[in-house]
Amino acid sequence: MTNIFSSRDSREALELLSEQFAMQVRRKKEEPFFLALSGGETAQQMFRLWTERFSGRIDWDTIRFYWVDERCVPPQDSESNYGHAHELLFGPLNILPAHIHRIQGEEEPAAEAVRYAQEVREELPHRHGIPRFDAIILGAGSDGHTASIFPDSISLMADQNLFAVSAHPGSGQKRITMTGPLILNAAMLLLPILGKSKAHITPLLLGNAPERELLPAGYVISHARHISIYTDPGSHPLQPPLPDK
Ligand SMILES: O=C1O[C@H](COP(=O)(O)O)[C@@H](O)[C@H](O)[C@H]1O
Repeated sequence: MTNIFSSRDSREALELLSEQFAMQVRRKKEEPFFLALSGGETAQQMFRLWTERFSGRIDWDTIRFYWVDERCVPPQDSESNYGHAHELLFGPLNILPAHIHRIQGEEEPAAEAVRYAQEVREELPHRHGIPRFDAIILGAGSDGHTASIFPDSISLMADQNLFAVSAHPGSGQKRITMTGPLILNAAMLLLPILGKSKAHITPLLLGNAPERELLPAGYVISHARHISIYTDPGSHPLQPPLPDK
């Protein structure tokens, strides 16, 4: 099932996503709660919102933090997905270092993809023989990528290794990314698609044309058992205007 939530702006969209995520954390009876985070601008906006508005509304101690993808750079690099989360979320919320399971972007990429896959395999419960995250918060790039699976590496959607190495098609920067089977096995998939830079891709991602399967974010939407998608007027301008509050 695909749920599409259209909000008045990106903040409202991320608030709704965060409320639904918080409810899922509360609902889980047995601890811990396994969460995988994305990087990029949307994730950074969400981290700011979480520290401003959700510090007391989520039991952060129950959450174990993992990543959907990482750029192959050291953690202090301004491109590091972990680095952004550390600065904007873990520091302000005093998250215990033992609860943070980062991808080590400074290590040799192929070896690190294997090591991280092993860590995830050992730490998480399994369903259908694959580790199962309680929630994965994805992102979508303006080229239709999700995690660090780009249109030219769409075969990673069917890769049986839990994590693999990819490269950004423009810069060639190496990435370590979660692959399709692990993404699609999550109990909850949340996908914010926000901002004008996504306006051209959103109709394709949300439509039923077979070409959407060629875009990694479209592939996930097509194959997910259940996914919640959050848009704003920038990314989804075809929506009728919402009434005033
Ligand atoms: O490179 C990345 O981009 C996507 C989308 O990021 P955004 O800046 O458009 O929000 C993100 O989901 C991914 O984790 C990140 O590494």
